[in-house]
Amino acid sequence: MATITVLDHPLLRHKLTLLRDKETPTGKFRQVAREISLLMAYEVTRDLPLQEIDIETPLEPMRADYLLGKKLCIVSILRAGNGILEGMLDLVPSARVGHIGLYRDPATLQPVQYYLKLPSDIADRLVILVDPMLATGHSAAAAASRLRQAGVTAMKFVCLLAAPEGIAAFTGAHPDVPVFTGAIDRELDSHGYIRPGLGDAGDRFYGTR
Ligand SMILES: O=P(O)(O)OC[C@H]1O[C@H](OP(=O)(O)OP(=O)(O)O)[C@H](O)[C@@H]1O
Ligand SMILES: O=c1cc[nH]c(=O)[nH]1
Ligand SMILES: [Mg+2]
Repeated sequence: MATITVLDHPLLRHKLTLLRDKETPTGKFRQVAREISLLMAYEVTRDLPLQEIDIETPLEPMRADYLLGKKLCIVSILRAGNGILEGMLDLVPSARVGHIGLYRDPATLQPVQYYLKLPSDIADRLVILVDPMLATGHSAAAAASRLRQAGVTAMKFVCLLAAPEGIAAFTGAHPDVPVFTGAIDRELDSHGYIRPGLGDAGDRFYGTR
């Protein structure tokens, strides 16, 4: 059963508005996306298991919480996923990182893979797959399938914006992967762009248009 979580914290909603605004320049866009990603990392790691360990404070011994659960791996769908990755690493700097290079063929809207580099022990890790946009859902679904082939069993998907069509396609293909998004927008247009959306995420991150 698929779970979709819309992260509707006021700070996040405010910052998403800045990303959507076409007047927001590249540098500001990158900075705000990094801040949002940190907030999203906070939410998506909320259920990480804790164990108690023995430590000594300067004043006395104590049993204290410590993350001893499954280790993390953040996987970025290139290019635009890297804009999310950076903020997440601010919060969990010891996480391993994988990259899947995908671009969406503008004619068919199907993803084309051009790069793959994953940690060798990724099957033993909890994977947080990141891409700002879940539009048709084909890119994220292909990336999740590739991770499954690599042996990943525990995975979450994080995006900034999702279209209803993308949620349906992704959760249809991967019903066991929880989706975390900043917002669910109205629809896809005839070119597969999310409306109202924020435009082409890669171009906005890197100023390539
Ligand atoms: O859900 P989908 O319809 O597959 O679309 C979403 C994909 O489109 C964008 O990537 P793009 O192909 O523009 O590549 P880029 O990140 O290199 O710009 C975005 O970052 C997603 O990966
Ligand atoms: O709206 C969209 C759809 C796909 N990819 C983007 O970058 N933006
Ligand atoms: Mg793009």
